[in-house]
Amino acid sequence: MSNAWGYGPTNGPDTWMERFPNAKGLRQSPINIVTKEAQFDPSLKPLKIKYDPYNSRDILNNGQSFQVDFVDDTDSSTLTGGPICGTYRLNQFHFHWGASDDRGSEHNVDGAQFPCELHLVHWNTKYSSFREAADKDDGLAVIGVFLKIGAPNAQLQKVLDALDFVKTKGKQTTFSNFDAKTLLPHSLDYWTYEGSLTTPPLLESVTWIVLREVISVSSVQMAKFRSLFFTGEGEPQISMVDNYRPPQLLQGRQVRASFQ
Ligand SMILES: NS(=O)(=O)c1ccc2oc(=S)[nH]c2c1
Ligand SMILES: [Zn+2]
Repeated sequence: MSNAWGYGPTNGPDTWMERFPNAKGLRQSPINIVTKEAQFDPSLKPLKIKYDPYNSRDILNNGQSFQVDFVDDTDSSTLTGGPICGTYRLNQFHFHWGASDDRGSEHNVDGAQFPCELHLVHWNTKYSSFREAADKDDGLAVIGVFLKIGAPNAQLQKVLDALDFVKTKGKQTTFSNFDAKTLLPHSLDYWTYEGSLTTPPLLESVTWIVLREVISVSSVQMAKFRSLFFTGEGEPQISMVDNYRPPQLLQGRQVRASFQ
């Protein structure tokens, strides 16, 4: 049985460098965003996000998180503007969360963690696919959205209701006609920096776009995330919690802000 990477005591983030040398790279993610050191860049454009619900396809428990996959063979769900050049297509979104409401996000803001973080993953259409883009310096753009404990989130609930069908690793089910835009906050103000995938292979190919405004999630909804399992059907159950990588060294990188 291979000791596949994970988030447990023997295969968690501190062990990843053994098999994935990128872990020691100079543009690793996530990071702690020190807001006073994020410089306003007036040349940054507004984000232009166009998502077509028709592109949502299925929801999958991949053994580290769950993701909603999108059909990305046309430019109908795209990210343009912001810090990126060209057109990036939405490939999937997924989340990272904690075992309790005091932790779970990957990025921190002024040292503070949130209970959950949403990642909307896009790939640069100058390449032919996500797979080809994934190891290019300008290959990917990920929008990060923090979830903060508050009122129940009705749009998020549509995703959470599907989790009953993907409890264990490898389970997937159809998830159609979902508008990912309904998960975004009103303001698209953002911080941006050059980073990496936050899971192995930790490829340094991501332009990170972390939104300043949070979306709400209730404690009851957070418990629903924690009802999933890292393990497959018929295996001893390990709850899918604390599937986040802690902040990495900034290594001299500049974090820019789209707002003053
Ligand atoms: N957590 S994340 O940096 O958004 C992210 C996004 C896409 C990924 O594809 C592989 S493989 N690992 C990934 C991690
Ligand atoms: Zn992620």
